[in-house]
Amino acid sequence: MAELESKGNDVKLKLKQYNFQTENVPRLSYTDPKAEKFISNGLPVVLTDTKLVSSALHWDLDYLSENMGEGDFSVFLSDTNKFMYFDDKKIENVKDFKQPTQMIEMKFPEFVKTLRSYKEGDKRLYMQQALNDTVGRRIVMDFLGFNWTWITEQQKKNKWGPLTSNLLLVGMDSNITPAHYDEQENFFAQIKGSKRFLLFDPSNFECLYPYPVYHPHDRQSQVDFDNPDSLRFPKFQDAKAYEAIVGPGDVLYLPMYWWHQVESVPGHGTVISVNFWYKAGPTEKVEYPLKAHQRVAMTRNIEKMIIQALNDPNEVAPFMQAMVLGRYT
Ligand SMILES: CC[C@@H](CC(=O)C(=O)O)C(=O)O
Ligand SMILES: [Zn+2]
Repeated sequence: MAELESKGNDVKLKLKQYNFQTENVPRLSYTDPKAEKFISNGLPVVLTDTKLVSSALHWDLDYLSENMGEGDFSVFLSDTNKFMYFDDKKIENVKDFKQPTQMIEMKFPEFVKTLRSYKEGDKRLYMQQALNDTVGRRIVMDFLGFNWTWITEQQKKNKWGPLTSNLLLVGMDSNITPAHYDEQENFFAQIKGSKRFLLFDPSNFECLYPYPVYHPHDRQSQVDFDNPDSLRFPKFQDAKAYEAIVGPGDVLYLPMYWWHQVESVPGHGTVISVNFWYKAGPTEKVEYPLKAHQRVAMTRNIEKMIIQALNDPNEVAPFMQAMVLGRYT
């Protein structure tokens, strides 16, 4: 991380510039009481010294090749540097849906060989695979060496639900995961290379125009950050961004429902991360006014109800327009 900071502004030059203002996400020691406050208030913070994944900081392509075992790993291929998530179970809802990426299963050594033989014009690669019990013994040892004491304490203190998965991410520098939100709490641990996060609090829902819930790109923003359509998405210019650059050893607390675009910082070669996704805890007492993320959850439930009741995704828009236009506008 220091390397990035000591370069001052020229890091910004390497990073894409967008037409919205950004404010930095605080970087704090996990021992700082303010850090715990950010987490308990559901606000993003970069923790610099948790040692959460110190036992994995030696991971590189050769080590993983030798130790990830015989399992198949999900590798996404893209004609561009963007890797937008899609839910293949929802493809049938959208006529002529164009898949932005293809997913193939690869053994780890094959993935490394393909990565190393990449040349301009080839499809770019991004491995995104939940760690499972097919990995080799040394990876298991590294995994057991994560700072489970600290993270489990955070899970309990914040009354989160269970850990659902640890996604291993191994990608090429300059890969971008476009803006989306997830419905889980996330401690995102950076292992090799650096990633820039553009974060937006859940109240930016109306500035980021997520796809309909029935769409394969549910939870993803419709706005192309590189070429925003101001006619279709006029409020995008009002989006309020926070920025965090995480390097090896840094852990970003990424609160549930917070929008994030993730850019692997160019010039650092392969970028390796592991995230820790936790289910949300039970909502104790509903307090008014509702929080932004509760409104998003409510919007999703209403959309799901309408989709189910109409039983035809094509009827949803006219139904909702008839309900609102001229009556609530
Ligand atoms: C899923 C890929 C993404 C991370 C992310 O979106 C998350 O952990 O929620 C990234 O690092 O490119
Ligand atoms: Zn995400």
